[in-house]
Amino acid sequence: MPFPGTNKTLIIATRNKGKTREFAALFEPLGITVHSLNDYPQVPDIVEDGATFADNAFIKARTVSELFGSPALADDSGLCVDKLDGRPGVYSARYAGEGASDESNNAKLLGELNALEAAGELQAQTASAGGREVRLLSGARFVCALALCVPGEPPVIVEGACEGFVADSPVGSGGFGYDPLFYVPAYGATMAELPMETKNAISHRALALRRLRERLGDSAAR
Ligand SMILES: O=c1nc[nH]c2c1ncn2[C@H]1C[C@H](O)[C@@H](COP(=O)(O)OP(=O)(O)OP(=O)(O)O)O1
Ligand SMILES: [Mg+2]
Repeated sequence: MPFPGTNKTLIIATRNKGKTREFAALFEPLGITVHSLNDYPQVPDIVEDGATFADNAFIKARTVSELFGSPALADDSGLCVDKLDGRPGVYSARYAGEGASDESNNAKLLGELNALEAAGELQAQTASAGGREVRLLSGARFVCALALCVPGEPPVIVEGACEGFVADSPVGSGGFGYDPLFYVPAYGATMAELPMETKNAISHRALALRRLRERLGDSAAR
């Protein structure tokens, strides 16, 4: 089955501009133009009260698919930090409070990890990023659940993850969210230093999309 929306448009149930840019690039080779909820200001905010990334992705995709009577894709994603027992996880967007900025979420993350280090509960490793030394405070992974809802069909929900470390200070200006703090060992760089095409080859979001295309039986995904 070709991806629903092939040769036309697909609604992504997100207001996140960083995600929208990445999906635009990921879907472009498939001949699909993406529209985000920023193109539809009349759509109300969707309450993301699920317990898991998959639950929240499904809530967003189902709501928008029902509103439009059309296929809708949603992404629920976040950062799971080992030394914080997987937090902030599904609370990543509102870690520093409802409506928090990326900067305040990053500052809160560093505050928590610095406190653990001061208490002797973690040992940092050193690495180099952006031409300087950074200290890696904890292992972490980005996780992305994607839910695709097509009217009259069962939903398809998949997940992807990308492993890395949390650096002790932000490096790089690309990407969004926690990218400046997320060190990717294979590249010796933070996610925010990588060009979007590299991020889109290795990210949690890219891996989840590959799995979604496999589940749809899209041979181009393999
Ligand atoms: O590739 C990523 N690089 C850096 N940070 C990331 C990434 N992927 C997710 N994140 C962070 C951003 C936000 O703090 C949370 C997502 O929260 P999440 O609710 O899924 O998205 P959101 O509220 O920004 O937009 P929306 O719900 O409209 O899709 O995880
Ligand atoms: Mg959200």
